Amino acid sequence: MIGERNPGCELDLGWLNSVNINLTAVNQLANKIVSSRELKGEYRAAWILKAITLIDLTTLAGDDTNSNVSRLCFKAAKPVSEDLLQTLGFDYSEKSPIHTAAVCVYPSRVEDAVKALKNMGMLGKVNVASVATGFPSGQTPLKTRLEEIKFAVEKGAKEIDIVINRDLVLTGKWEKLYQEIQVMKEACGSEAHLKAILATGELGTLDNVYKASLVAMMAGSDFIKTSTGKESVNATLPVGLVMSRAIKDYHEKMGYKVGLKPAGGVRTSKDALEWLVLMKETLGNDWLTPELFRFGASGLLGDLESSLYQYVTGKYPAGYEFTMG
Ligand SMILES: O=C[C@H](O)COP(=O)(O)O
Repeated sequence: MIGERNPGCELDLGWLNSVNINLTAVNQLANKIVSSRELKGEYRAAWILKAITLIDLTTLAGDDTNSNVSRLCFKAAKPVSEDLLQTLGFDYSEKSPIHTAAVCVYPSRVEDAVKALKNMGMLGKVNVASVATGFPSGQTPLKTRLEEIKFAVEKGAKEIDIVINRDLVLTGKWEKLYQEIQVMKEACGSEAHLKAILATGELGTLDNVYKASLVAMMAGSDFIKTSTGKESVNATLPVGLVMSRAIKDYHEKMGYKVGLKPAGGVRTSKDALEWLVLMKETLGNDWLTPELFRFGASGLLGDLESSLYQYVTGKYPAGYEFTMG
């Protein structure tokens, strides 16, 4: 773990009110940053392997069952086919770094994921993350949202992805938002890390994205996360740039490093590499580790594996080859 966990700080409304973000400038800068590096050959393959180790491999579907969650865990433990991995100079020995950072499931499926990873001897190497607090809308009473967190922690989740109450952002009720996230952090207990999903596609402006990022960090979030994957607009690079800037400002002022998790719609190797370039250029190499960066993704791994296959064989894989099933 890099440094101390973020304990949060007092709500600083003066800091929030000093914010004024220029949308055009953010869009231009995000484009400029991601086009500043072209990753090719061996270097690209290494970044793709890195991207795999940063995934919270996710299933958040109404028809999730023990069996698809167990398959997800197996894929998290061994994300690349063994022969492909060996050609790249790695294997699945005990100390192998090649596995995803976590699996991410609904609270009711935490027990299944814990059991499956335990059976493979991978629990702890691959964490179990659970969404909570009325995911994806957050529109349930606070009492129920807190109970959900406690339930997921009791079942063995070590990471809790809460959703914020968007109403509190859209109506400028920053104190209430701060208080809600603080009590959610308390409900996580001392071990489970809290990731605050801002649902940026529903926050209206980039000023609100920056302010909500700051409030979430002031309330003690370990990570801030873009989206649930269920909004009509999910993880975008301009939003990622604004959130990275908030993380940088918070680190400079308070001395604590908070992680970033883009989630929702991150599907291709190109998407993943653009995010990694953005992180390297804005926050630096410390944020290219699972302690401070995650991809929340249900459909990214197949494309990363397919890119590795192309790198090794020079051929495109058949469509059915790298699917989750
Ligand atoms: O938290 C993760 C997201 O729900 C995943 O979204 P996705 O299905 O678009 O990859």
